[in-house]
Amino acid sequence: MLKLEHVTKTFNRGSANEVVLYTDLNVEIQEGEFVTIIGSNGSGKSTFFNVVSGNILQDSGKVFFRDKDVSKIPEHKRSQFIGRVFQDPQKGTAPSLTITQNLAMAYNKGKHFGLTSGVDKELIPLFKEELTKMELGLESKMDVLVGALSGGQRQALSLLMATIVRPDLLLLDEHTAALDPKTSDLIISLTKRLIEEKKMTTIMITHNLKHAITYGDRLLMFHKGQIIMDIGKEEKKTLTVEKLIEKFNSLNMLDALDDELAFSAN
Ligand SMILES: Nc1ncnc2c1ncn2[C@@H]1O[C@H](COP(=O)(O)OP(=O)(O)OP(=O)(O)O)[C@@H](O)[C@H]1O
Repeated sequence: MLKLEHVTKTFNRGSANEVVLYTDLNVEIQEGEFVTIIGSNGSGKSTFFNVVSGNILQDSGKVFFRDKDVSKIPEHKRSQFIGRVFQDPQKGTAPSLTITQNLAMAYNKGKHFGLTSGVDKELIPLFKEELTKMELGLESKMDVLVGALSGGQRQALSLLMATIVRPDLLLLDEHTAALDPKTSDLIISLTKRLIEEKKMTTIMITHNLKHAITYGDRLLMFHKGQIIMDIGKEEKKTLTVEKLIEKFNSLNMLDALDDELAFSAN
């Protein structure tokens, strides 16, 4: 459903800050897959999402979505079929609007009245039902300003906003990294439930090796702008943190695991 073909990207070309990131990135994600991505800092994970979502344009190469070349389609148009949740809980939600208003905005995404805070009353039961399913008690806070919520509650809301209209592709960019371990586990199980319920093709970047191994049915590892490991469904079923580290070791790639990733395995 998603294919990147011969993608190249260099930042700040010709300057002292030049970063040659991708020289030939190729990847294909199948309909219905739940792919987890790990990789050291600066290995090109978020840029991958930026290229897929149209937030930045590749220098050359192509992006296909369901066999359609979307390489030149702008981000706001791609957001009609791609949902994205960021690491920062502040990023996905509007703090000065209520939960209901935030959900209405997400529900109306792309429609010309999408940026107003007026709420169609008929939508309220749907929002209430979706919030209740999250089991965080947010259904009793629908008129509370989002700025008053905790980071975990905001991230749960971001997740719901990204999926309230089922996206064809869901991109999760370290969406649990800014949360404490308990809240992070809660958001990740919520994520799993939503993905299964809505049967969404999903790609999740994580610095948490355990999450990367436990969730999803395929694991990609980025290193220096390349995908150096692609572990499929069958192998992933029996994968453990120890086996993964052993694999790195045998490939002489332990340096691809930065401190933060290695730490998350403990
Ligand atoms: N807009 C940009 N302008 C200049 N350089 C950029 C830009 N976006 C990314 N880069 C550079 O490209 C490299 C890859 O960045 P990217 O954010 O994709 O890495 P990452 O794997 O997501 O890292 P992290 O785990 O730290 O988030 C880094 O060296 C980064 O500084």
